[in-house]
Amino acid sequence: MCKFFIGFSYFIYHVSRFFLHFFSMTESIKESRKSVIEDISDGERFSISLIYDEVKELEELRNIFYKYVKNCVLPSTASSSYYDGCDCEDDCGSEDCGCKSTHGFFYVSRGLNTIFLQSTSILPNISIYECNSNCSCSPSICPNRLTQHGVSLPLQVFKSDSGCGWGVRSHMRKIRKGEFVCEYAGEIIKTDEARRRWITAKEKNEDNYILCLKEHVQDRVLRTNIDPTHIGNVGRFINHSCDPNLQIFLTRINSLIPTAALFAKRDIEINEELSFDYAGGMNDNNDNMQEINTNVERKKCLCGSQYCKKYLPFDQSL
Ligand SMILES: C[S@@+](CC[C@H](N)C(=O)[O-])C[C@H]1O[C@@H](n2cnc3c(N)ncnc32)[C@H](O)[C@@H]1O
Repeated sequence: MCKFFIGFSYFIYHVSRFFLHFFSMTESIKESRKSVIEDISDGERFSISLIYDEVKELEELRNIFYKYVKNCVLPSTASSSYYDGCDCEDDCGSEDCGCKSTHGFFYVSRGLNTIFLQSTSILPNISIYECNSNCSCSPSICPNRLTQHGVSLPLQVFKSDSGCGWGVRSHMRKIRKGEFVCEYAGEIIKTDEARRRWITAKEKNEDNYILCLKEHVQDRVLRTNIDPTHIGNVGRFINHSCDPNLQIFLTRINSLIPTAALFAKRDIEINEELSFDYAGGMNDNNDNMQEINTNVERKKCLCGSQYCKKYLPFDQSL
């Protein structure tokens, strides 16, 4: 990693793995042009580095983002083992696996089966179910457990050239189509609380991080609000694009409450900025995950894609 950055004439600093600790160390590295925090995550399998120009940028971030969590923070009432488990002794290799035969076969070669990436409006129809804590298979080798292990490759948080603030990229290796990248993890909150937080952020002219997921189940809409503003994972730094390279899928492991998992929609180059469609690939006119509210002053989209819809998606029920 050192060699890589020195090649680009950056000054590198190796600092603590601990996210909270790194902020207190930044005073000593003021002179550098570009500096790197090697790992801001709290124990992800792969380190999440952060590269920055000025200490001021870190201080601004510290004022908002308090705590890194690997997975969503669920309400205390959420059950920890809602689903029945399979009784596979061959680590879910066979078609008879209770989980896969009940819920579907989603993964191949430690990635998402790419047939699921062909649809652009996939969110309302598909939920991925992984093996859970009631299963008898081995968590470390079961191929039906992917997103539950957390970030699957070393990612880097950096200041994006697009003018969107922080962004995320894979700085060590390419990402292959179908590969799981990370969850969009944060606090799971009720809609009233999401509305209250959104209004407060708007009054203070702060960014909105709340992702509202809506699943249509017969005539009902199941809604999940994820807020990573203060407590979240690397997903909170990923920007929106109208022509994204990641796609969001709902996954369920132990709980009825889904998580939002981001998979590569196509092969992604080293250092290419990661992005997903905050509207989940749905048209703005549909009753979808993030909708238009013409009464709200909406934020201009800076994704720069030829398919840009000019404004960031917004959920009008907030
Ligand atoms: C989930 S955060 C992404 C990380 C954020 N850039 C940061 O600095 O922390 C979402 C916020 O980033 C900004 N953003 C993301 N994508 C954008 C885009 N395509 N155009 C303009 N702003 C964008 C908006 O301010 C949005 O509320």
